[in-house]
Amino acid sequence: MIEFRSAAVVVPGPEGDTTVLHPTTLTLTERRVSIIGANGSGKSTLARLINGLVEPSSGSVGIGSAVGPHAPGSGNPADTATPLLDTRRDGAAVRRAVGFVFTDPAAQLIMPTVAEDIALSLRRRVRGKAERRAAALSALDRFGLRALADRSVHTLSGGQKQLLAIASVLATEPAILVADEPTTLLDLRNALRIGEFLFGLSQQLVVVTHDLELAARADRTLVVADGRIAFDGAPAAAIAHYRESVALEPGAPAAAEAPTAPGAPSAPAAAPSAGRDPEPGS
Ligand SMILES: Nc1ncnc2c1ncn2[C@@H]1O[C@H](COP(=O)(O)OP(=O)(O)OP(=O)(O)O)[C@@H](O)[C@H]1O
Repeated sequence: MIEFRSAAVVVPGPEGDTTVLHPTTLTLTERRVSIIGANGSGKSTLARLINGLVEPSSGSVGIGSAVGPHAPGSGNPADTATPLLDTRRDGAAVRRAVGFVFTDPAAQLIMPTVAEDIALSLRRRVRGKAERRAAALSALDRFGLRALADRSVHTLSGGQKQLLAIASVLATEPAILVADEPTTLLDLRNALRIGEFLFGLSQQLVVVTHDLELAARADRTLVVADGRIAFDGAPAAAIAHYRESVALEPGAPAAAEAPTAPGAPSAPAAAPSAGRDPEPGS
């Protein structure tokens, strides 16, 4: 469960403050939520608020760290009493509860080999080196990546890198996974494969995407425009709203979605290893 309570993001600049996200109030309990909207509309900012990569300038963001039938928002009255984590106050716990997948997997693959990268994610849960390697290999098995265990991460294909990045994040067993344009840099086959994988997860998934077919698979879709939630509802209706808003723009040739160019500037720079800082000597 994710709760935005009048959360706003204002950034100071040389010419005064810019409101990147206007006060937003939302409760997200659906298992799969997609976020769509134009470049620069505020999607990444909204997504980054969920794991504390961006902190609200005012208001707050709360996270339920439990999953499944016992999660807050599950409808079970006994569970709604569980206090939510606050992204500002409970930063470390929020980063454990919310995994974040970036567009470019290279931004989060840190260690030289595939197995070492997964082992890095496991460092807090599995203390012994040998046990950690065994746990890493078993995690790789689950993702069909076992054969690549000792390969250099630099030799992996884009699809393999994204799968590994997701596997590394999921190895920590977060309650929520936020993925910011996870398929933008991938070819069709890999995009479909990663989409299939993400939407098959038991975790709550929040995915920011320009791929409207992927967005359509969610249970709920948010359309962001000019730093506000312009539409919130069923995916088909949300996509129709977004297409219409593009078609209504002066000079718009058609209501088609243009993919983001790989390497185009996107969200504000975040620590690439957010939440996965290697510990010296680990
Ligand atoms: N720290 C910041 N300082 C200044 N401007 C910022 C900052 N963070 C975001 N912005 C601006 O806020 C707007 C929204 O950015 P955001 O990355 O959330 O958009 P987005 O919808 O994810 O875009 P895209 O689809 O291109 O990735 C952009 O104009 C961006 O330049």
